[in-house]
Amino acid sequence: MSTASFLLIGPFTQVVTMADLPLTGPLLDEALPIEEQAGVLVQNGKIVRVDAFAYLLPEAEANGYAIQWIEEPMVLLPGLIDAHTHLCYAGSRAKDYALRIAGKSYLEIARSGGGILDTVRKTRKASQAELEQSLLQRCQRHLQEGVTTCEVKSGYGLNLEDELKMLRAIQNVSQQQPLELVPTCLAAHMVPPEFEDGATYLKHVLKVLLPQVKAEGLANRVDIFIEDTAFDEADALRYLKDAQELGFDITVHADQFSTGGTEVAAHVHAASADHLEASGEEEIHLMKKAGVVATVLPGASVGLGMHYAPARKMLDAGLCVAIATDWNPGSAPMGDLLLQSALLGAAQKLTMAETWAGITYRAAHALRLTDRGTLVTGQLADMIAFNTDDYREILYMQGKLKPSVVWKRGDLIKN
Ligand SMILES: N=CN[C@@H](CCC(=O)O)C(=O)O
Repeated sequence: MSTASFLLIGPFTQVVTMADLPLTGPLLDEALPIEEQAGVLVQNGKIVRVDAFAYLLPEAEANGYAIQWIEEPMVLLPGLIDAHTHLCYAGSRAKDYALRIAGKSYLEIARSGGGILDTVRKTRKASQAELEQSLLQRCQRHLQEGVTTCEVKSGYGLNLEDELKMLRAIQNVSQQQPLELVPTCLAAHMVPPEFEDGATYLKHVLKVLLPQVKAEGLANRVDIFIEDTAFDEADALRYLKDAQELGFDITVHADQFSTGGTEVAAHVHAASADHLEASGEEEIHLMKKAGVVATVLPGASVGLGMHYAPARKMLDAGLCVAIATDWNPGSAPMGDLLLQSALLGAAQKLTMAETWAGITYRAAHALRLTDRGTLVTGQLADMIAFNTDDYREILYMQGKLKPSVVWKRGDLIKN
């Protein structure tokens, strides 16, 4: 093995490794594992060791390892993981936003043929190349803001051709640039205008689209929006069980405006139930019993001017809580994970440790990824460094302090 491929990065004032913390329940800031004046030894995109820089340096010098010197006070954390987005879309819904702040609700706009179906019309018209171009730009922004892994859903095609176009665009963009995209098939976002009822459309998706998605290796995850304006619980349950039979992991848009979705998610032991603004004690209990990750989406609450999901209660009840942007053109166009997490933390009284867990290793768990989210031996060297000497400054600045250095699999992406 060539020693030349070893890279020592440091010294960092603090390395917040997120090592050995529990997957579920409350976390105190005192529990955060922080290495001071530390360095990170990297090889082949993975972390070999995190240790005192003073110990690592002589080894690096003796063996001729490359050294990336960090000249200023910096705090290092795992790269952020955004576990729920609709980043692939065409067009804007600024018009919906204007209607909403003038008093119309999200569901009223959806019922009158706007909302998601408006983006469906625009996305169907866009070519795959156009979708790739706008997705690429959003990926670049996410990377600059410290997101190194990002889930992306289809769901604005709602037919074979356009759902495949979206998923192929997501796959291509994932291969073209450093931000790793985790694709999810959300053909069950709405009933498309060509179909009269949800059940018939879902049967069609199961028969025609999902086998093709599997055959092309375009996604391993299936999602469904359970809500009055989308799909009901009974149809969703049948669909998700059949999708599981086809080998897909499951995630669910649940309890955004009304309850019912978490019951379905618990029934199929979904990897995660996402949104959860309407969830109460019963729903929290169901998720806990079934081991479903609760992914909360503060960006949708901000975008729609509504209350946050009860993240504090969820943590106190022993859930694994992940936090994601929901970046989409309708309910959550902002897409700033750090800012939104800081706002959620302030409103829901989350400790800084709970917020960081929700956008690092607990978000990885929501996506069933085991190779990222902490800075420990063997994990991907996905890392972000902030120009400060105290990790608490970052959430305190509520999103205004962005990472100044970003590494993806050990490669320097932003400096
Ligand atoms: N609620 C359903 N889906 C998206 C919104 C998509 C849209 O409005 O375009 C969400 O997660 O918030």
